[in-house]
Amino acid sequence: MSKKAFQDSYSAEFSHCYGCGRDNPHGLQLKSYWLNDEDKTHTIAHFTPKPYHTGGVPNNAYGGLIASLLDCHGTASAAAAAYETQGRKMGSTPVLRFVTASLSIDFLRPTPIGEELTLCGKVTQLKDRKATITLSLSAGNMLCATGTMTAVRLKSE
Ligand SMILES: CCCCCCCCCCCCCC(=O)SCCNC(=O)CCNC(=O)[C@H](O)C(C)(C)COP(=O)(O)OP(=O)(O)OC[C@H]1O[C@@H](n2cnc3c(N)ncnc32)[C@H](O)[C@@H]1OP(=O)(O)O
Repeated sequence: MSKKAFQDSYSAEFSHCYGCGRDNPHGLQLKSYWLNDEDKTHTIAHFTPKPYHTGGVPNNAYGGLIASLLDCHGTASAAAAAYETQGRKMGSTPVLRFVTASLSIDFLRPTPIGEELTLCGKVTQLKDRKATITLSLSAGNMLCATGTMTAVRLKSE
């Protein structure tokens, strides 16, 4: 995908996140995007788990990996929605950066390793510093996990 990912507009100080930091060579380097440039309400990301992401059962991904992916996709979606609401280019200052305050996940079925996973997000509420995001993770047409996140925008100081 040649579009710029949300995480690629994070400033250098925020570019080392284990889940999505572009400058963390040991991390997952997740990249999140708008699903559709005409309708900026839904977000999407892809990730293919490697064999070492196993939770112990061969060919099934570790739950912590799933949580990490949803975590980073959710906070990135919140930041993108906040910039969009303000009509500003993502990454412009003052920065609008969100952290996870709470994340609830339902693991619906085992998540396969070696297949491309699709993460979807939707910011259902954005009020003051608080965002609510619904999340899902699928392998093909198989829904493997859903989540709900509360993300809070860091204070400017
Ligand atoms: C580690 C930081 C790195 C930063 C890099 C960012 C880029 C990285 C990108 C990748 C990142 C990857 C992701 C990661 O891994 S981020 C890392 C994991 N997350 C954290 O480390 C966050 C730790 N927690 C905090 O810093 C504070 O508690 C925060 C900032 C979250 C709130 O403390 P603060 O004092 O600032 O806020 P407030 O008390 O004025 O509340 C404000 C509003 O929020 C509501 N609320 C608060 N908590 C909860 C809750 N648990 N459930 C539901 N709602 C909650 C509260 O009711 C209020 O709403 P309202 O009453 O106004 O309606």
